[in-house]
Amino acid sequence: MWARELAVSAPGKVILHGEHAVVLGKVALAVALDLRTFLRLRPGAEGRLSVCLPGVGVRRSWDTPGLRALRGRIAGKSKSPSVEQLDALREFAGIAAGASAPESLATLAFLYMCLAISAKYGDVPSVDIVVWSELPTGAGLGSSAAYAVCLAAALLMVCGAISCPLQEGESTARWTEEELTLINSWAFQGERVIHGNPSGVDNAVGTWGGALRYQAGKITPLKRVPTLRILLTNTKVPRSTKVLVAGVKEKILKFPAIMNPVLDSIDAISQECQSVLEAMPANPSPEHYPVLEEFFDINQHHLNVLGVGHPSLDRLCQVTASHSLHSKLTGAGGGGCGITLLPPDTSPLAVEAAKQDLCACGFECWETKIGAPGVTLHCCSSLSAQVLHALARS
Ligand SMILES: Nc1ncnc2c1ncn2[C@@H]1O[C@H](COP(=O)(O)OP(=O)(O)O)[C@@H](O)[C@H]1O
Ligand SMILES: C[C@@](O)(CCOP(=O)(O)O)CC(=O)O
Ligand SMILES: [Mg+2]
Repeated sequence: MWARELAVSAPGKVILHGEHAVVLGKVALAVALDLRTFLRLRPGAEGRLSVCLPGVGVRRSWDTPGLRALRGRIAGKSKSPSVEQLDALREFAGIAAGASAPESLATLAFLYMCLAISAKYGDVPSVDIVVWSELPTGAGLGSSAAYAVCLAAALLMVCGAISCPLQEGESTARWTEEELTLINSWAFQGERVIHGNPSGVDNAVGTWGGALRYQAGKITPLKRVPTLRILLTNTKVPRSTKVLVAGVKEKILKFPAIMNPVLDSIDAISQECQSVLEAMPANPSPEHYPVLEEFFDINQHHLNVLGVGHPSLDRLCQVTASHSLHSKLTGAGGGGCGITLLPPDTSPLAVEAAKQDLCACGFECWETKIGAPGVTLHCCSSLSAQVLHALARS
């Protein structure tokens, strides 16, 4: 029986280059963001599992004998969610077939991870789980992966598959490399429920943090990443990663000879960008930037060719270009967020003017720090008042 009250957090991410192409085995460069998802874990009433997800309006509770029986019915050998298993979970949770609303996908991912992890490592736990996030949902910043990483870490810990590394008196702790590898592999299964066909880059960043190169499951931390100033803009146009990834697949199947060279070119941009970043000094001077800016421009055109652009993102690029700044979409596109590079010689006035023009379009924008730590275990009392308040209200 789980007896401690703890919290787990995981960061969102920004993909610098390689979104979509990475699903097809190309290279992506991604960095962890200083916006996180927090999961609070508490002992629950005996025989009940409860989950509260304020970001998507979910509050559900099940009795554990019922979940145990369901788990027995859908037991499978493979770690990946099958169509039959997901259909059975939908029926159990009263989710219509084909429902892709945020609350449906979040509930389905929760149930799948809970039953699959407990089937392999322990019993269905009697716990209370609340997940709250600083990240906008469905905006390209990897909220789905941060959610899946937090769930994987908490459920694996409750079931005894990984340790609880937080000693009495400590405020934060991290897991070993081996444990992080297990967390990442289960978070990937959660992403599968939400995305359909994820590449795994988002959950890798959520798990390890920092800055990394990702290709076909291979995760390589970047050797040296200079301090990059990045402006993040949320167009607030909603979109679903699952739908956009499926659209790209369709286009490639329809026009392989036209689309494959685009994917190869995106791959080359990621690789060139990695070389440039690793050769830059820690505090780069303005002359290092023109090439990074050109990579942004070229990749933004490529992403439009793949069909994941949006008029709101065109607008974002035009507005920043009018201030001599270069932008591209980040994540799945189709709306959501864009990133703008801020070279060190950009005047504060120019940044302020660009922000004002972006806000006048109805967008939200903020400067961000990149390279945040990966999944972390916290003593609840060490969380900020804002996070504690958000978790307590739920
Ligand atoms: N804080 C959260 N609580 C519950 N579910 C979440 C949360 N954040 C994200 N999700 C799930 O992830 C989905 C969004 O994932 P996705 O379309 O991949 O966008 P992104 O990962 O870019 O934010 C939501 O529909 C929801 O199911
Ligand atoms: C489009 C893609 O490359 C990134 C999706 O990121 P997000 O869910 O939009 O944050 C898909 C993937 O890598 O699984
Ligand atoms: Mg996602």
